[in-house]
Amino acid sequence: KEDCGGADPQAWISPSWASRGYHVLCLASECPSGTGDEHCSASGPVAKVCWGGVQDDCEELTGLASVLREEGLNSLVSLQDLLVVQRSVLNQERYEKLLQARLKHNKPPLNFAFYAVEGILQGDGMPPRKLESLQGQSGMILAFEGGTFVWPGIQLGYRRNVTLQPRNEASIELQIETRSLQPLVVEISSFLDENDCQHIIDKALPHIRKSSVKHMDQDVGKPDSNWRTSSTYFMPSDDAVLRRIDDRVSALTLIKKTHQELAQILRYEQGEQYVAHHDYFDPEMYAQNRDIQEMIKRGLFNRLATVFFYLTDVEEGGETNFPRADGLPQPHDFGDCSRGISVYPRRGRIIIFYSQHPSAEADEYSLHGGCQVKRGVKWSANKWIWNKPMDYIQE
Ligand SMILES: O=C(O)CCC(=O)C(=O)O
Ligand SMILES: [Fe+2]
Repeated sequence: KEDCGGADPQAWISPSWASRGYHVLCLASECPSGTGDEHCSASGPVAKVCWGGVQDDCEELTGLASVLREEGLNSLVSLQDLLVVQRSVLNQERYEKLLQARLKHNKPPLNFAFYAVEGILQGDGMPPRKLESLQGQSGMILAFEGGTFVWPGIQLGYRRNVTLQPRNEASIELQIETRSLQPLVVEISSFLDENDCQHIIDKALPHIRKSSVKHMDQDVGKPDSNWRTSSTYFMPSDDAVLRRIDDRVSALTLIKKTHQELAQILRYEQGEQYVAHHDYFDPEMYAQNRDIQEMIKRGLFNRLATVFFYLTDVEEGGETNFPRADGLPQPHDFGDCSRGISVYPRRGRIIIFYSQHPSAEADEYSLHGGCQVKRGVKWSANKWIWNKPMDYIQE
């Protein structure tokens, strides 16, 4: 396979897994010279697109000339329109509502997010860079229908080395390993150090109280312990360590800090658990809940990813289980941890799992739970990330 402007196709194009709403473009810097290729000069340089980011669905993308005539964000709007004409979007209703909202507020009608892959050889390197314009751009470009970056899973066990550059911190190198494609779950074996983990625990300890759950309409009035027996503290990011972790999470997910909720610190003592659930809010399940409807704007916005921190090792149990991983059916017993995949707690480890596809459609396979702690105590934390700014954390 040829490379694309120095980018390694194997790091961005899957051999077999098509993602919903993620596409990979390869844009030549200019028309092939010498041959007087008429087709090329009329339509601009040659580009290829791999729909769904999968190897066996690639084709030439024509009509780029008009795109390249536009400037700034408009060039990205034209590219978006070109893609949408060729393959319609998956999340049509949201897409159109957002376009209308943007036009109404005099904002450019850009829903897709585009990222340039730069200098990634053998899959290593800096994370992709968000594009503000297509001008002078060539090489590999990633397109996300839902407007938010997602680390492509590629295939089970795929390992990607990246160098992050968090704000106010030296760069850090880490490895992102794909644990599941459906839902997309990636693991970073060492993200927080001993001191970070202990700092969070010490700070949360005086405040921690029995966890609550946000009840679906059908469950209003039932005790929280039906689902969840852990203890919780939503911790403000009010010191340098916590702000550094927020910045690091933002550098890792390529999603702004303003889109994060406060870290929710969790303690499970022996015998405690949180049965399988989704982290996103299904608008239909919370139809009567005005606060949630206000947050999700009737389905336009939602929690799109969870960064989950393991702050301690656990002697036995306490794993996070995804019972539907790799397309398994809906379980009957939401406390059953024997199916799908499990990630075991280890101090400093984190996982990112995506509750939405890159199209911003909810992924029902993201069902997961915190399995019963059989021996020891599990400290962990959720960092929920939205596809819109929230009011919790400032830039
Ligand atoms: O404890 C775990 O492993 C998962 C917890 C969880 O899913 C949650 O708090 O939303
Ligand atoms: Fe959860």
